Amino acid sequence: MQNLDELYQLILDRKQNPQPGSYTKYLFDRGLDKILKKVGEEATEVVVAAKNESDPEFILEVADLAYHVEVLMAERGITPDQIKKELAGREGKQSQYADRKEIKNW
Ligand SMILES: N=c1c2ncn([C@@H]3O[C@H](COP(=O)(O)OP(=O)(O)OP(=O)(O)O)[C@@H](O)[C@H]3O)c2ncn1[C@@H]1O[C@H](COP(=O)(O)O)[C@@H](O)[C@H]1O
Repeated sequence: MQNLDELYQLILDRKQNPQPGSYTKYLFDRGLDKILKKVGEEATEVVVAAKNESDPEFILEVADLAYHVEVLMAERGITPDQIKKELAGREGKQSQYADRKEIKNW
C-alpha cells in the first residue's frame, strides 16, 4: 500500500526521470499555473463531494487533491518532512481562539 511519502518520492522520480504517457510528467511540463489550476479544481471537487452522501466519492476526491498538492510541493521544492516539521511545531499548543464580536455598526 502506498503512503503519502512514497507517493511524493514517485512524483519526484517522475520529475527527474520523465516517462512518456505519465500524467505527472504532463503536469510538470505544463508548469506551475496548470498545477495550481488542478489544485483549485480538485479542492472544489472535495468540497462538493463532502456535501454529498457518498463516502467513496469523497475519498476519491480527497486522494486526487492529495496527489495534486504533492505535485505542487515537488514543483515548489517543498518536502513532506518540512510539512511534518511545521505540524510537529504546533503539537500540544492551544489556539488563542475567541468568538468574533458581533458587528453592530456597519
Ligand atoms: N495519484 C495519482 C493521481 N490522482 C489523480 N491522477 C490523475 O489526475 C487526472 C485528473 O483527472 P481530470 O479529469 O481532472 O483531468 P484530465 O481531464 O485527465 O486532465 P487535465 O484537466 O489535467 O488536462 C487523471 O488523469 C488522473 O489519472 C493521478 N495520476 C497519478 N497518480 C499517482 O502518480 C503515479 C504516477 O503516475 P504517472 O505520472 O501517470 O505515471 C501513479 O502510479 C499514481 O500513484
